[in-house]
Amino acid sequence: MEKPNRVGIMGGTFDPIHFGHLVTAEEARINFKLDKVVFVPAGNPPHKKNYKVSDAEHRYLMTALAINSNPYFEVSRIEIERSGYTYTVDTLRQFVDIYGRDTSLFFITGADAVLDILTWKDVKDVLSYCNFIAATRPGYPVNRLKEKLAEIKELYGTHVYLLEVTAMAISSTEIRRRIKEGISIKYLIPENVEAYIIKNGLYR
Ligand SMILES: Nc1ncnc2c1ncn2[C@@H]1O[C@H](COP(=O)(O)OP(=O)(O)OP(=O)(O)O)[C@@H](O)[C@H]1O
Ligand SMILES: O=C(O)c1ccc[n+]([C@@H]2O[C@H](COP(=O)([O-])O)[C@@H](O)[C@H]2O)c1
Repeated sequence: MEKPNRVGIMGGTFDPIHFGHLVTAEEARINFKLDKVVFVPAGNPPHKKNYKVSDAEHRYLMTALAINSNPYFEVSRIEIERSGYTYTVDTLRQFVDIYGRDTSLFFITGADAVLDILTWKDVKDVLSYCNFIAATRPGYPVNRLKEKLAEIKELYGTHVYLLEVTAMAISSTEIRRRIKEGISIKYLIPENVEAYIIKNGLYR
């Protein structure tokens, strides 16, 4: 198969994956002319210490179910098969090995994650391996974000692209809370993911 020119990488805990993630990836794909978007469920995320993250296989399978109907989406086991804490820098290194330097990589994140990026492991390498797309919602206060992006540009010379995504005030935290409290999650996540959650008794 021909090597793709532009590959999006959507990293996340995906506990569970929801329409906010999917819409963001699709809009990034279209706006940045990406050949495909690879979803990378985090293995053992070092930064999510305030709650017990669900088993990686559940999160992987839910992601696989969610992307099934989109021919431009893939899911990768790259992080869930790595032992120890999973850092983005190691993931990007593996992607550069797989695709080579001729393929442009675009890491897609929410704007909130970008605000923390300077605290990521080996941030200098992270920013040298790929471009960044930071998704905001309409009405998002971009002033602080723009200051941070200017700081990143000055320190590392990396430009972070902004992408305003159709309003999607959905979060995995909210989905987990609703399930725990017996409130409907219909139309917030794909139906097949909802069925998987019910079948496996997750988040109760
Ligand atoms: N509704 C949304 N719209 C756009 N991007 C989102 C949305 N929710 C999360 N993201 C982004 O998707 C990526 C993966 O997010 P993650 O799996 O942590 O989901 P989350 O909903 O933020 O989870 P949690 O509520 O558990 O923190 C992050 O870069 C995050 O900023
Ligand atoms: O590598 C790091 O130090 C690092 C620190 C925080 C977050 N990340 C990555 O950022 C992505 C979004 O994180 P999250 O917490 O919103 O799921 C996900 O792919 C994480 O692995 C990476």
